[in-house]
Amino acid sequence: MKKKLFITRKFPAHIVEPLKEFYEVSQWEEEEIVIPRDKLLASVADCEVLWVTIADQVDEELLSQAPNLKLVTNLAVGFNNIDVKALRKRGIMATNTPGVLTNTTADLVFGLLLATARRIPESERYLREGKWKSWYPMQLVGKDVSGATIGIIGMGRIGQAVARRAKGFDMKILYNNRRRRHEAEEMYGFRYVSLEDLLQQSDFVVIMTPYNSDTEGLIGAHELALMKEDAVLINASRGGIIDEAALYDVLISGKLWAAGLDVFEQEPVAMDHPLLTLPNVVALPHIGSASLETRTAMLMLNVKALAAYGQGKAISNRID
Ligand SMILES: NC(=O)C1=CN([C@@H]2O[C@H](COP(=O)(O)OP(=O)(O)OC[C@H]3O[C@@H](n4cnc5c(N)ncnc54)[C@H](OP(=O)(O)O)[C@@H]3O)[C@@H](O)[C@H]2O)C=CC1
Ligand SMILES: O=CC(=O)O
Repeated sequence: MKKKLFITRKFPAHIVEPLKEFYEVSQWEEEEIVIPRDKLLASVADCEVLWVTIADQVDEELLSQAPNLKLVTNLAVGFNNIDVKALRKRGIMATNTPGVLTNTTADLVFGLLLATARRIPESERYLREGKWKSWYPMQLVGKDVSGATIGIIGMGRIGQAVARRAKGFDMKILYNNRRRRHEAEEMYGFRYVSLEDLLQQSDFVVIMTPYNSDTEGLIGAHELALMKEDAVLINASRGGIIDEAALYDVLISGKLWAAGLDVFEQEPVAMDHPLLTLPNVVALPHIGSASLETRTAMLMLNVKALAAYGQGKAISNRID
């Protein structure tokens, strides 16, 4: 008898089809709409393998409804949507998608940094709204990226890929990380500093840590107050790492120059969220890894794990 696999979103048919060799596959038939929680809980009742996106919370409640569950595959590198301790307690394995999205996400982070610094979305709106009447010296002036100091919090795969891009812009690179990256320091000249020093010295602060109990609210009112008034904050990790109310306060009062956000505490972000009222916020709908090549590679990495499990082989990319 084939193992039962449930997929929480409609994924491309050509990706899912080969898995039918090993699995009896069922899936939520919507591409854009998240499966309602009650339907998800009902769907996991008899499945052995569950393929989820970051929109799905795999927690105690879900696990208690899924007595046969053995493997959870996450279509993301970040796995804050999964209660790893609860899985471990039940001997359930989990996998994610590290590495294959590193460059694509770093490209987006750097693009967001440039867009925020040079006010690109605001300038585009200005033109389309018919406000462009002439050229004048202080029109839509932004901040220079070249030669500025960037501080990266979370110097992992993506953080380092962002730093390599920053080197191409002759930026001075500071970083803070849970452990020091001596090799990268020697190879690229990155400088390790305390979080306080990083916040005080950087023109651009980029957050690239995972989201967990250590990083929740890592950047609050106290940390924002340490930043330069003309600095830019970029977050493409997870929304809950920044205190959004405190961020709004410093942006509206001119104590921080601008922010570029690919992620929000609640996603999708509410259209009446205060941060969206500010012209000095560039907001994106969590598109860090969204290139055709990379999304396909992420899906295929999950497929690899699913196929391995289906054949009783060892699974790579296990989340510990
Ligand atoms: N916007 C988007 O679409 C995307 C967002 N992401 C987000 O980016 C995150 C990072 O991905 P990736 O680079 O692959 O992950 P990595 O695990 O390679 O890097 C994370 C880094 O953060 C460091 N870190 C952890 N906790 C802290 C802390 N409290 N203070 C400082 N540094 C810390 C880790 O240090 P150490 O090595 O010592 O543990 C590690 O170097 C993901 O978890 C996800 O949330 C990822 C992809 C796309
Ligand atoms: O946010 C995306 C991820 O891969 O993590």
